[in-house]
Amino acid sequence: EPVEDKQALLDFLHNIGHPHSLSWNENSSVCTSWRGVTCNNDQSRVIAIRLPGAGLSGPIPNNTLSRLTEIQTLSLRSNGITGPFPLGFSELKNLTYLYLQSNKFSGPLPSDFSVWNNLTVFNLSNNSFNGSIPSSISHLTHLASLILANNSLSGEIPDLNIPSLQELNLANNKLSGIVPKSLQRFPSESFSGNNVTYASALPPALPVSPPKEKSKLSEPALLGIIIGGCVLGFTVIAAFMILCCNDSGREDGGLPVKSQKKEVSLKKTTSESQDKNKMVFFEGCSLAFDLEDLLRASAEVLGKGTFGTAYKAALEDATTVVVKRLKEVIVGKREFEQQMEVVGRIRHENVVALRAYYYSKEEKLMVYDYYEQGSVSAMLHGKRVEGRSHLDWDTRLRIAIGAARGIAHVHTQHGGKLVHGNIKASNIFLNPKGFGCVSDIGLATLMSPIPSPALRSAGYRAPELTDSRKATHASDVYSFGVLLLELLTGKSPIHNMGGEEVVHLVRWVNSVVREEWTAEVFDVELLRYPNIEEEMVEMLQLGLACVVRIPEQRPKMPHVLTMLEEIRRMNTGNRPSSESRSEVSTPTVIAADIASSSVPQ
Ligand SMILES: Nc1ncnc2c1ncn2[C@@H]1O[C@H](COP(=O)(O)OP(=O)(O)OP(=O)(O)O)[C@@H](O)[C@H]1O
Repeated sequence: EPVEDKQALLDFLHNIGHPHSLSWNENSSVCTSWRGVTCNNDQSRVIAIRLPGAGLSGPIPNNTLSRLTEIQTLSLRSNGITGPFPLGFSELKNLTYLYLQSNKFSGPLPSDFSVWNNLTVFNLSNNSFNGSIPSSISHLTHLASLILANNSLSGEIPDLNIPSLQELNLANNKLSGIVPKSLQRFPSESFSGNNVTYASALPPALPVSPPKEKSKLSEPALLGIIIGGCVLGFTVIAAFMILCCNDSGREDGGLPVKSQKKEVSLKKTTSESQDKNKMVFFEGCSLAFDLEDLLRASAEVLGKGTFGTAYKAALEDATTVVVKRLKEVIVGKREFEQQMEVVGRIRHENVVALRAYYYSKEEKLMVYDYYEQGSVSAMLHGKRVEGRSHLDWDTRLRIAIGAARGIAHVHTQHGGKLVHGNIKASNIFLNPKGFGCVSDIGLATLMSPIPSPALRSAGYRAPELTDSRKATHASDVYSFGVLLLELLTGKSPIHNMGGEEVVHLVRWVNSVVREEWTAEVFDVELLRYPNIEEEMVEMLQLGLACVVRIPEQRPKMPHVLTMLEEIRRMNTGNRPSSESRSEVSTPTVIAADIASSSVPQ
C-alpha cells in the first residue's frame, strides 16, 4: 500500500470541493478500491489519477497531488477547478499525460518545462489561462499533443521546434503575429479564432511537406512520435485492462468482472429500453440470439481498437462471435443504419461477414464471425506459439491476394462509393481456404475523426488523409501497400530497428531501395525458401507503387489484384527449379531494377 501517496490523495480530496459521491475510504486499499486511482504493478506507488467530470471545484490544494512523484497520468478534465496552474505539477518528472481541459483555471501557463521529460499529451483547453505561450515548451521533446484552445492566451506564437508534435490546437485565443515556420505544418484550424497570419505563400490549410529525407530515418520527430505513440498505446491498453479488471462499478458502461481470467460481461450497468432497439440480423445469418443473449454471454476482451473494444463472446448455443462495442459514433441512427445496410449486405469470401448490429443511444454493437487463428498482425508479429510455424511465402501471398480481392469488392459496393477506411494487418484474417479476408469496413466514416495521424493507425494512413472520415479508394490502396511491405519485411509499419531509432516502414523500404540495396529488406524467415526472390521483388515493386505520395499515381485496386495474381501464377506455375534459377538474379541485382523504376516518396 502506498501510504504516503494515499495521504497525499486524502489531503487533496479534503481540501478541494467535491460531491459526496466521491469519497475515498481511508480504511480501504487505495490501489484496488479508490475510484480513479491506479497503482503500479507492485502497488507501491500511485501512477494515475483519472477523475474526469467528478464534480471537483475550487483550486487544487498546494502540496497534495504534487507529492505523487511517480504519477504518469493525471486527468482532472471537465471539473470546476479554479485558480492558477498548480506549480507543483511542474515537478512531476514522470508525468506523461496531463488533461486539465474544461475547467476554470486562470493565470499564466507554467514556464518551467525542464522536468517533464516524458510529457506526451498536454491539454489545457477550455480554461481561462492568459499571458503568452512560453517558448520553453519546446523543451518538451516527447510532446505529441499540445492543446491550448479556448483560453485567453495572447502575444505571438513562439517558434516551437518540437519535431514529435503531431497535434496542435491554439484556436480561439488572443494570439497575434505570424505563425512561425516550425508550426506551419499544422492545418489552419489549429490557429483559427486568433489574429495571426502566415508569412509564407504556402496555403495555410495544406500541411507543409517535410523536407525530403536522406537515406536513413534518424529523425527525432519520428522517434518522439513513435515513442509517444507506443507509450500512449501501451498505457491505454494497460489502463483499459486495469479498468476491466478492477473497476466493477463504473457508470460509463464499464465491464463488471466475472472472474480473474479477464472474462467479462457485456451487460452494462445502465439499463435502457431494449424493446425499441432490436438486434438487426443480416441475411444468411444462422445465429439465433437476441441482445439479452449477447449481453449474458461470457465474453473475453480481444482488444481495444481505434473504434472501440472487441470481445469474443460465447453464446449459449456454443457459437462464438466477435462483438465490437463502438465508441464515439458521431452519426445519427439513420446514417448508421444506412451504412450498416451497405456493409451487412456484402457476402464475399474475402470479407468478414457482419452478422448483426445493434444501435441505441447508449450502445452501438456490431457482431462478426470469430476467426480463431487471430489476425494477420498477430500471425506476423505475435508471440510464436509452440508448434505453430511462421507464415510461409505461399500463405503471405494468399493473404495479400485474398485481402486485395476483398478490398476490390468493397470498392465496387454502394455504386462504387464504399471505402474500407481502416486497412491494416489486425483487421485481416484467414478464411477457411487460407486466403486473407478483410474486416472493419466502412466504420471510419461513422466515427469521430481520429487525430492525425492516429497513434494506432500510424504507418498505414495515407499522407494526404488529414481527416480519418475522408478515406478514399486511393488511401485504401496506400494502406494496402503498407500491408504488402509488412508481409514482405515482417516488420510493423512503425518499428524499432534495435537501437533507439524508430522506423517508418514505407520510408525505410524506399530508402533502402533508393540507396544501396541489401537483401535485408525481406523478412529473414522468407530467405529460407528457394526461388522466390523474383516474386518477392515483384511484390515489393507493387507495394512501393501503392504507397507513392501522390494519390492519383497509385494503381487502382483491381489492377493491384491482377498483379498479385500474376505473381502467384509465377509462384505456382512457372517457378523454375532451384538448379535453373541458380544463375538468375539475386535480390541485390533485382533491387537495382526496382531502384531505377520505383517512384520515390
Ligand atoms: N472477427 C474477429 N475474429 C478474431 N479476432 C478479431 C476479430 N475482430 C477483431 N479481432 C481482434 O480483436 C482485437 C481488437 O480488434 P479491433 O478491430 O477492435 O482493433 P484493431 O484491429 O487493433 O484496431 P481497429 O479498431 O482500428 O480495427 C484485434 O487484435 C483484432 O485482430
